[in-house]
Amino acid sequence: MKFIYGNTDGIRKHLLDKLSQIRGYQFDKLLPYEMYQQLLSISEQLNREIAIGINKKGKVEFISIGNSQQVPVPRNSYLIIHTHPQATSELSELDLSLIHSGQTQAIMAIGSFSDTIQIAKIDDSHGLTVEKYTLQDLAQKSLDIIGVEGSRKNKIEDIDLTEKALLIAFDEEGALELEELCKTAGIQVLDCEIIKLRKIHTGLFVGKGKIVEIKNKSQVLQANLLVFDHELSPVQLRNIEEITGQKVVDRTTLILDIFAQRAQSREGKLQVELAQLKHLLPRLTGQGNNLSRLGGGVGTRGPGETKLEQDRRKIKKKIVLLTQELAEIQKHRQNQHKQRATNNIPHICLTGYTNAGKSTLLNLLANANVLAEDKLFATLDTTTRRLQLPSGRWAVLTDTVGFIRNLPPGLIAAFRATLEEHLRSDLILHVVDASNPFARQHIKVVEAIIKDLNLETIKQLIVFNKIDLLNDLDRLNILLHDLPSDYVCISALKKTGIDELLIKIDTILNTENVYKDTLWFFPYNQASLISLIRKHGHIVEEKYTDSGILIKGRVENRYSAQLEIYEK
Ligand SMILES: Nc1nc2c(ncn2[C@@H]2O[C@H](COP(=O)(O)OP(=O)(O)OP(=O)(O)O)[C@@H](O)[C@H]2O)c(=O)[nH]1
Ligand SMILES: [Mg+2]
Repeated sequence: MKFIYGNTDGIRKHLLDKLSQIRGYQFDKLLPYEMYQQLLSISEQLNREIAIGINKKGKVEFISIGNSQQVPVPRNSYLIIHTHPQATSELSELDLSLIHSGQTQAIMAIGSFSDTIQIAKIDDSHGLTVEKYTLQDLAQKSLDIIGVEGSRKNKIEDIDLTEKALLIAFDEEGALELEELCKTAGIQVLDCEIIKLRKIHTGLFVGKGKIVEIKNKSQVLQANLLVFDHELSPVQLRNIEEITGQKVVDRTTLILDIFAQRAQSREGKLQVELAQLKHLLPRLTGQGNNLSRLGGGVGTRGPGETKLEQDRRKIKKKIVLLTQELAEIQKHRQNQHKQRATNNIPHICLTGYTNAGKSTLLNLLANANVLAEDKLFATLDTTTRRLQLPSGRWAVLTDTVGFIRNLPPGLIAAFRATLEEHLRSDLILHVVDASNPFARQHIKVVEAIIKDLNLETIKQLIVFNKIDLLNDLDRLNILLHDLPSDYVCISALKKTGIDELLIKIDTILNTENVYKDTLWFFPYNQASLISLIRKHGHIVEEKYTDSGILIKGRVENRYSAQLEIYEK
């Protein structure tokens, strides 16, 4: 029988090794301190929940890896210990439902934010009791306190863990995109219902009648999950779950989960964690146990009302810490960036909608080895490579995270600094999947984000990719109609149009970055401008006169206008 369950995609080998080591662990006490530390540390590094199942003799029977909000439980156990990264140890209704359904005799949650731990277990009269222990108690008490095995009502072996979803979208484009997102998140899509929204219902998002239809349809399909292609308020989410009896996930949570699973670098992980905490914070307000969910698997955490204020303070504190740590990393990167600027190597940035083919193009142009796959958000971390242009000149090429319409605002905010810094380059290569029926809308989404970052003045080249898939030239003509910037058509997969692309890049960079030999005269009160020339060009001669400084040198074209009035 399998030992590690759940999605192990993207988990680094050393963490997987650590998880495998837990297999041989013998629990002589309820929760030895080293095990507490080990589980919480792995879970926090992954930003995903982890559950382990233990038998009466203290042997670990399975490990299961979930996402940031829940973890599936594959088979029944004597004791389930699971983590709540970035949350408290409070057990949710859903956690307790595992005891009611007989999947475990006892359950315990280890959260990042609490010092006491709750254990729920079946008591002598087959009712349920919840006890609180300190870590010290748990490290000393024996497993026997859980009671005799077998008081479980029924046994369920190997439960089906697949999430089978009915999708609810509001237009054709959203439906296709949501399906792709689900595929990326490992959710099986049973069907998609497209609802024409006339007005938003405050309590249910769509009208009551529609929710009942959705409930019936999901029962017929035997779905265990409803995915909405829109952000839902905490109240809407709860109401829909109550009426349908199904677990509900909204678009924002889905995207945040994919990001949490895919982030690899320290910076990427911190950014996602920050976005998740910011998303969670308003959802804690007055929610109490209602945050917990119905359905299978160990569920979302439900911080109790009394601890709410404390949790909120802890989360806020963590947000401040994460923001500081990110600022440090970004400062370090900016220094590298500056160094590059002084080396006069032009910087090109690949951007575009997710799945457009950016990583495939980077791999082709710069012989890199970046993961390119037919999934959304394959790339979350930026990769930079050197590239030689046909003129012999070197440039630096950076791959970045792809965009999608209605990206959760928290995520844009979290990635803003990184994006802005990378996109503030000498040339933006905007890669578009020309074969996608919604390519024009995709271009608009990306342009809106570039504008939002105040970067629209940077030179852009639109790269229509995947033209190998396009046999209808009329479609291409529609795409090319009234384009705001220059373009090329390529196929990164079939390697066509690449020479033309490189020549275009070379031409744009050469006209953009030409250095102009100039003679300036700066009065002493403007002497600080000389440092600009030093930074973005170089000084050949410097002469101090009675009334000012005479400088002979060259500066990048983009700064020459600013210095024009001092030209001689
Ligand atoms: N047919 C065809 N497929 C391509 C082409 N370029 C890329 N692909 C495929 O498109 C899929 C997505 O490619 P990626 O390079 O991962 O796309 P990306 O823009 O980096 O995506 P994100 O990292 O998610 O933003 C992969 O399955 C590629 O093999 C092309 O020119 N033609
Ligand atoms: Mg990519």
